[in-house]
Order: sequence, then structure tokens, then C-alpha cells
Amino acid sequence: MGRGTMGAGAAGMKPVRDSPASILPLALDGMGYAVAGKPLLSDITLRIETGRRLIVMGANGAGKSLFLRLCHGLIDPTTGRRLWASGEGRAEAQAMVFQRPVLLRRSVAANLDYPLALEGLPRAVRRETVARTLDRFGLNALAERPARLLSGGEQQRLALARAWAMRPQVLFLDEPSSALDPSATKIIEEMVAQFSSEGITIVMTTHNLGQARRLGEQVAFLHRGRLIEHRPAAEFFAGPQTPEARAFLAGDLIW
Ligand SMILES: Nc1ncnc2c1ncn2[C@@H]1O[C@H](COP(=O)(O)OP(=O)(O)OP(=O)(O)O)[C@@H](O)[C@H]1O
Repeated sequence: MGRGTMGAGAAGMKPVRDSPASILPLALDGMGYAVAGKPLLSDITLRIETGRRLIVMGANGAGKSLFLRLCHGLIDPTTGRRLWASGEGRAEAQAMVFQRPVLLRRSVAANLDYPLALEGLPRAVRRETVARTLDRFGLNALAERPARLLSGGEQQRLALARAWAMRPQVLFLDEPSSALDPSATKIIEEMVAQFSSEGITIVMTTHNLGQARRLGEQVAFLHRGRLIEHRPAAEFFAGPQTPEARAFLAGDLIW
């Protein structure tokens, strides 16, 4: 893990709120999503366990982004159920980061502060949290820069740092490094691995098979809106059980 890149460790980082009850595991029970009667996701049943790293894979249009959006609660299932252990997936216990980060037209520091303020945290706690987050992720030199003028890699680092500062129990990542070069991708992977080592549950889509191998503990493979494999990553990569997943992995080798 690139300590130099990441700055100071998490030791001493105070949670922004008292230890809340776990919202996980998340059980999806026959979950589906249809638009105008057309099913886009069908009959998804799986459990997302506390502290795991689940990689969601599949070809373009397989339903990966919809899957994340449904889990996170941006949209609701039209069939089946999404059941958090806590009853509700409290918004403050989850975060989502997209392929293209959604940043405010403000400084880097203000982008970190904003969601903390929305949470109603006192100014002193916010100031300390922002300072520690900047320090931890090597963002000090960028603190006063307009966030939207950062490079793509810096913007994504900020988006992940901002999510982390909220101390989520589960982080949904939708192709967080697909627009980035290899060195920026490496930093994003290091951040994800650190979050995971702190106990944050990771649910992530990626088209990068190397990344899926490096970060995945479990793989959920979607094909045309259906979950056709859900297994430990090592088993999945050693021998996918379905012809669709085999073809997908073979395609990557040919590429
Ligand atoms: N609101 C919507 N209305 C109609 N169709 C939709 C809607 N949202 C998504 N779709 C369709 O559902 C399918 C799955 O979309 P989704 O974005 O989840 O795919 P994906 O696996 O993330 O693909 P990619 O790898 O290209 O990002 C696609 O065919 C998409 O066009």
C-alpha cells in the first residue's frame, strides 16, 4: 500500500458519528427492475456481507449500474425486495462514487466539508475531519484549488476521499477508474483496498479484469439483467461455470 501517496494513516481518525448499528448484510430477494414493462434486471437474489469486497462484472448493458443504483437506493426495485439488516439502508451509512465524479463548483476543501455540513456536524468537527482527510489522501496542496479544475485522477481521489470522510459502512463504486490512466488507477485501487482494510464493505463494478482480480473477494456476474454467477473471485477466475462468463473472460484475453 502506498503510504507515501496516501499520507498519514487512519490511526487517530475519529469517526464523524458514534458507532452506529450495522446496516449490513444487505439481502436482495428476487430483486428486479423494469421500465415501461421491460425488465432490465430480473430475479437478483444474493447477500452482501459485512466487510466484503464484491465486484460486479458483465458486458456493456448487462445491468451493473442499475444493480448498484438499486442497492444504494437511488431507484427502487419494481419486483422483489432489498432488505438491509437494519430495516432501512440509512443514507448516511452508505456512499456511492461514479465513473465521473460529481463535484461542486467550490474548492477541494469545501467539497469535503459540504456533505459533513449536510449531516449537521459541528463546525469544529468538520474542520478537523476535512484537515485529516486532506492529509490522509495527499490532498493538502490542492485544498484551495477549484475542484472542477483538478485532473481526472485528482477529482476521483477527491470523490473517494469525500466518501470516506463520511465514514460509510458500505461504499458503492461504479467503474471508479475506467476514465483514468494506470498510475491514477493504481491510486484509486490503493484507496479502495485501504477502505476495505478498515472494514468498509465495497461493492464495485469494473471492466478492468486485472482490477477485478486484484480487488475482488466475491464476483457477481450479470448477463442481460440476470445474475448468472456469484462466487468467490478466485474460483470465478480459475473456472467460470457459465458459457457467458467464460466468453467474457476469454474476450479479455484476446483483447
Ligand atoms: N431508465 C432507463 N430506461 C430504459 N432503459 C434503461 C434505463 N436505465 C438503464 N437502461 C438500460 O438497461 C440496461 C442496463 O443498463 P446499465 O447502465 O445498468 O448497464 P451496465 O452493465 O452498467 O453497462 P455499461 O458497462 O455499458 O456501463 C441497458 O440496456 C440500458 O440501456
